[in-house]
Amino acid sequence: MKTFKETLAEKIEAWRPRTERLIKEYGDVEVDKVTIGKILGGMRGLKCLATDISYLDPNEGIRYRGYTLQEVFKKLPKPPGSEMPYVEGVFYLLVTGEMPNEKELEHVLDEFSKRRILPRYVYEVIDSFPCCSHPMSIFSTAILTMGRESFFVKKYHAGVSKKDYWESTFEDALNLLAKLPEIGAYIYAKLYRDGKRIHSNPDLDFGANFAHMMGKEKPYDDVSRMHFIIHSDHESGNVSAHTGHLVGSSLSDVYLSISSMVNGLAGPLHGLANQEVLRWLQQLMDRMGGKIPNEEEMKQFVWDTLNSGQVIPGYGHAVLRKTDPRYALQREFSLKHLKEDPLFKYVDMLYKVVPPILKEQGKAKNPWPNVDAQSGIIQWHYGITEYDFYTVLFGIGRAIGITANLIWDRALGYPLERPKSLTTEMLEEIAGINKSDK
Ligand SMILES: CC(=O)SCCNC(=O)CCNC(=O)[C@H](O)C(C)(C)COP(=O)(O)OP(=O)(O)OC[C@H]1O[C@@H](n2cnc3c(N)ncnc32)[C@H](O)[C@@H]1OP(=O)(O)O
Ligand SMILES: O=C([O-])CC(=O)C(=O)O
Repeated sequence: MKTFKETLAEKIEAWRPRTERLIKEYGDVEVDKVTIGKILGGMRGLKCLATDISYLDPNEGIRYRGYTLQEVFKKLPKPPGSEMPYVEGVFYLLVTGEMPNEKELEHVLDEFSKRRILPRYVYEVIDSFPCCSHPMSIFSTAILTMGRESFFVKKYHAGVSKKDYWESTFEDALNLLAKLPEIGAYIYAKLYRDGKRIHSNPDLDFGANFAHMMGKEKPYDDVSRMHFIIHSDHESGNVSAHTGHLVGSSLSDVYLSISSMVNGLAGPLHGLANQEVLRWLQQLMDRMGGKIPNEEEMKQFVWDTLNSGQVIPGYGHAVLRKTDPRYALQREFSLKHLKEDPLFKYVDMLYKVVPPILKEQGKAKNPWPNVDAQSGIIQWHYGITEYDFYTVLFGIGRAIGITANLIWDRALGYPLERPKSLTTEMLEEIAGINKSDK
């Protein structure tokens, strides 16, 4: 049987000529138009990145290596008696483009398990954070601190050929990913459980080990697997993926790149929206004194939020134009496992009332819920009520897709990313605005 790395090496060799040919023979073919609207509008929709790890269709949602999420959950191997697949399996899929068979999976499980031990100084760095630090700041720093472990940096200093950069990036990726559950669980223990840490269990898979270290019973192992898998990738243009790619493009190592992407994920318009959903719902619960609001009360709450100039967290999207399939998947899970949870009833009612209100308001291009509208209440249901922590969970998942991208960035020799900027005056000139019009 070929190892994970040998399988990848073959794929890379076969893929490289495709990219090289596109650059050499078709480098001048136009793909998109850069307009002033796109430049000043956050480059929304501008087709200017390439990745084969995943693709986001505005109506259908994300596909990992061509598979819809439904297919990913159906086809990836699952631990015996579990509803959700192995997280390690999705990494194999994202990196190689293939579903692992039993032997390949066993090998990947072993690769993760043997790399999971966290250097002592990471605990010390986490311990040294001042109180009230946001878990995402701690998470980002813990990852950054481990830069000294980078195998890529050692190889780079040794003068390894560009063509081989992907190999040490692959090692760094596995080394980091295998440690993220422990970093996350230790941050949780430090902030919310008086530092009472539960040691990792090498016999458990990624999701089950995380649940174990969080002190949670079944089905939290499946909740973790589902969470990490659905958050792992969302093509290249979202803030976290793009940040990871950009930072990596200067040949910064995996630790620097992933720490940076975590900082982008920590903004309320991106990953932090899952925490904002809970914070926002808490305000409603306080207002209602614990009683479930009726539809009219919920509508009023949504309008009050909009009228005060805020966004409805968990709704809208820069690309999607339908309900996010990640939302749908979690809704399906919630209907099965936590239908009677009062918070689920809030979220369920929001699904009915928010889209028509956003349509009536007429601003948001997408009135439908995204992944963040549903993920936090599942965590809440299983006793993780410290919602500041939720984006760390997102970050653990997202690192899986971004490291897969970083490996392929190195394999295909993607260059330093460096677009060109213009001044407002130059844009006015291009637009044909005369000085006297200004
Ligand atoms: C994992 C993720 O990152 S998923 C996204 C998580 N973020 C959220 O859920 C936060 C709430 N949603 C939003 O703020 C936005 O929908 C974003 C940031 C996700 C996408 O932003 P854009 O692509 O600019 O959205 P869009 O083109 O529809 O925005 C047009 C207008 O509608 C507004 N709008 C978009 N979504 C919402 C919303 N949920 N509530 C209220 N207004 C909204 C925008 O703020 C913008 O207003 P403006 O013209 O006054 O600036
Ligand atoms: O695609 C986006 O812009 C945001 C998003 O849903 C993600 O990154 O998961």
